[in-house]
Amino acid sequence: MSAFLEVVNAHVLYGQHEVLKGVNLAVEKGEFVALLGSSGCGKTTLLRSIAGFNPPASGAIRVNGHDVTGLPPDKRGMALVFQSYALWPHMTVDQNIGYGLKLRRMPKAAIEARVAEIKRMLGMDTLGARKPANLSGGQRQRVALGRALAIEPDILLLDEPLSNLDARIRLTVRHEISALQRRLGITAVHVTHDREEAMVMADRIVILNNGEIAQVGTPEDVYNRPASDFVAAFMGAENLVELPAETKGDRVEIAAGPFNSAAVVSSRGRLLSGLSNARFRGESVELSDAQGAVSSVQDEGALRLSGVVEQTSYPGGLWRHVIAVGPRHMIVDSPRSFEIGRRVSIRIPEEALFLFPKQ
Ligand SMILES: Nc1ncnc2c1ncn2[C@@H]1O[C@H](COP(=O)(O)OP(=O)(O)OP(=O)(O)O)[C@@H](O)[C@H]1O
Repeated sequence: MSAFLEVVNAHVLYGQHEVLKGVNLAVEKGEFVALLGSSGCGKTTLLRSIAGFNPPASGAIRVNGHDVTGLPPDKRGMALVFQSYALWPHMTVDQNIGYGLKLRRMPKAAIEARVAEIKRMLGMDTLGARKPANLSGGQRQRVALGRALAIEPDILLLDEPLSNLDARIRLTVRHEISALQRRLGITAVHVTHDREEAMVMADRIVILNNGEIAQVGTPEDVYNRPASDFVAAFMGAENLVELPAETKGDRVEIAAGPFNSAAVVSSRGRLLSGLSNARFRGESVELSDAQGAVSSVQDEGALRLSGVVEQTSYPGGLWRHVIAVGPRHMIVDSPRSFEIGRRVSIRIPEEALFLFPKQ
């Protein structure tokens, strides 16, 4: 069975500049997919190509097996919700939500019934007569969502719809959108540069890098099994050391160095030979007082680094430390604080250690 929404080898150009370089993506019916990537990587361009605003120079967009590449946006059964709510300022909430239905010439009574249902769903029953200027940001975004849902789209496209909301409201609206999308069984594609937002909302995450897909997977996959050094760094494993590493069968051997212990860790299919990038998240390691030279320790299934505490802070929950490991700096969290100047050992268990060949 083919997927409900398919992007097939899409190349998109702005003038001479190729922004999408052959993107392939398959989304199942009812699935929530997040497009995640740093600024300028092509997320919005991909969403707009799916919507029909940026037709690909080559490649195709298919919905339910039908090629929609040549169809105008309003003939694709899709609705788009933007970052800026783009509500009609002179219309009431009711009129904004019903706008797409009026364009489709739905009878007045049917529009009223649908608008009432959508308002109930969004918890906005009492706000129908208000104009957008008299609503909060979260309420405006709900109206924009209501207007999109009113036309009962097969596919809901969301372009950073939460980024203008303040942090607390964003969390609430995030869960409301997910719950609604699941309840209605709508297929959704959501552009965001917020990692946590993608993780909590999406069934699968598509990580884009410079117009190409770097990895597609469940939140747990991309977080715990990043396919490349780029994905590991993007998913928060920003602490980086370079080490010589050799794959031997199903193990990787790391030789002792001036700032690291010798280690043998599971290879997990990685083929390494020579200088490699070793990455880890500061919250998934253990910090302790250094005992003796790091090169003398060997710990089964873990790598140890030795360093000196340069800064401490308390962002809440755990203590955060900046630790100099040779010429590099690591950021490491710990339930207790280690004073500045103290020599410490960072223990990185193999499941928290991401090794990739140095490019
Ligand atoms: N209309 C346009 N004309 C020319 N270049 C464009 C146009 N729109 C976008 N670009 C360029 O295409 C690239 C991808 O842009 P796009 O908006 O898809 O990125 P994005 O990943 O959504 O970024 P952001 O998170 O900053 O919105 C960028 O380099 C951008 O400068």
